[in-house]
Amino acid sequence: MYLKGENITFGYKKDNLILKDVNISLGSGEIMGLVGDSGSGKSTLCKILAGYETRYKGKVSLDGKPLPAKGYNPVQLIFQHPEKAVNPKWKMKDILNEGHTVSQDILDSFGIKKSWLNRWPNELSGGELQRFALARALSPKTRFLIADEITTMVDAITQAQIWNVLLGIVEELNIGVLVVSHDRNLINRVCHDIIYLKDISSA
Ligand SMILES: Nc1ncnc2c1ncn2[C@@H]1O[C@H](COP(=O)(O)OP(=O)(O)OP(=O)(O)O)[C@@H](O)[C@H]1O
Repeated sequence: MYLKGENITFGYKKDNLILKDVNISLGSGEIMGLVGDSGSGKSTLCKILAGYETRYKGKVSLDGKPLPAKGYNPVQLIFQHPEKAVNPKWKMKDILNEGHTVSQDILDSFGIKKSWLNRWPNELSGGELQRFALARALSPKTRFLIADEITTMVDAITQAQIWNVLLGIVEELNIGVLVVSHDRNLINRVCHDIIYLKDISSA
């Protein structure tokens, strides 16, 4: 299965393009790094590929078909700030199991403690909350994961732990991953391939 972006062209304002004719193809089980200067449009491309931003020109497809308009999104996007992706009025157990019941194995792998399930999102650290976001996104229905600076808020040891767990699960489920990070060590360590996004705003 392939997630493709073809000739993606986009600007938040008409006369100021951020992305121009960007092509990207990500296969199942592939781990691809997306790097580029700050402001070059990496997060914007992530949002387009996951269907969050739809005002672009070009084509996004999953095995040749558009992303499903309703129901579960097989292209899951995880951001740098997990607190923005959760409902602050829901307890963690409800947030976690909203789409499907997350397996105990996945909870254990990410080191999610039972006592955390009864907490509110603001009672967890950024790193703890991010484990929930990942556990929730790794549903059996997920085909691609877009990881936009997902471990920027944690220390190096925690970063390594989270990535080890994540890579194990995506390999098992044959999920393709797009990894956005300014940390070149991380990119070099985990990615099979790297694509570079050129900043066109100064061109
Ligand atoms: N919602 C928005 N409205 C208007 N402009 C935006 C919006 N989001 C981002 N931008 C602008 O679009 C450009 C690309 O932003 P984007 O966040 O995609 O870059 P990035 O490569 O992910 O940057 P960084 O590495 O700093 O996170 C930037 O100039 C940014 O200011």
